[in-house]
Amino acid sequence: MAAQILDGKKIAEQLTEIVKRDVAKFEAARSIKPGLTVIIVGENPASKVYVNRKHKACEELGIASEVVRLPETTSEEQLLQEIDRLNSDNRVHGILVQLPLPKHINSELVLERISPLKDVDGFHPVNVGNLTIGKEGLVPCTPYGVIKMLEISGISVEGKRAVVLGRSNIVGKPMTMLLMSRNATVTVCHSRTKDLAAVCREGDILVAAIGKPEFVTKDMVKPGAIVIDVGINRVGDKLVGDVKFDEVQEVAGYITPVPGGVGPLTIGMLLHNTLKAAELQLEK
Ligand SMILES: Nc1nc(=O)c2c([nH]1)NC[C@@H]1CN(c3ccc(C(=O)N[C@@H](CCC(=O)O)C(=O)O)cc3)C=[N+]21
Repeated sequence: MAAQILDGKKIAEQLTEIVKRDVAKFEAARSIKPGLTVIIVGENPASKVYVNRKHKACEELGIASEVVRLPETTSEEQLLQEIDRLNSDNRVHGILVQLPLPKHINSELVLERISPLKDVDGFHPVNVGNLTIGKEGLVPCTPYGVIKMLEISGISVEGKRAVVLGRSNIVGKPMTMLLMSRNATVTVCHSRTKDLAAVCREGDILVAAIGKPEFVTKDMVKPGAIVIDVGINRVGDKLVGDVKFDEVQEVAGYITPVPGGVGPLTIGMLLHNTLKAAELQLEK
């Protein structure tokens, strides 16, 4: 039996409808339009495509969107000044600095400069802490998108054994927190895990976020498991995930494709976070 495919594009459309309605409600009640500013430094072609996609999604939802394009040669100090300016601009509710940044800029310093209330990526240590202790805050878009995808598809994680493959700050760690808070039993494994295949095979849910093209093979998947592929790897001119889709879909119960899986949900959650940020700022 082949796996059921979780269609990220379709599910993202449902999410977009929900966020669109929430934005309209907010605007009617507050007479304020939520605003997102994306800063992009340099000329990474993949980043440009992604930033344009976000911009379009904002326009569709009634979110004011601005893109600040800075040259590759921008100094760290100039970038920090730009963030300070946006932090104190009350029309800007969300700030996102597109990663990766040029090598001469310290990303950690930059991400920590963004006001935690405007940090729509959820990367600021204050938001990381809030997620860890279960306090309301801004949650990283990609793992949050995975949770929304499961929710909208009617798949419960409660009581299930979830295996997160990868321990990054952007996906693996926040994914672990989100699954744990929803009562899954979570195992985190990574490149140094012994008997990695056996550990992965324990997962009723397997989230692949290791950043290695087609790393997860069918022997690593429990029959009937829910396989979520967070990987976005460019191989030649093709986009492939962290899962060897063709063979894993033979054993999985559900599987997300790449492209058309988790990616579209990530953008949906960014828009949700922009609205959430606007709400948080009005509370203060
Ligand atoms: N500060 C920051 N925040 C980010 O969230 C961030 C970032 N920097 N830098 C780059 C990565 C990458 N990322 C993607 C999100 C959605 C898709 C997406 O929508 N993918 C579609 C289309 C892919 C395609 O065709 O190119 C899909 O998977 O179907 C891709 C990539 C967010 N990132």
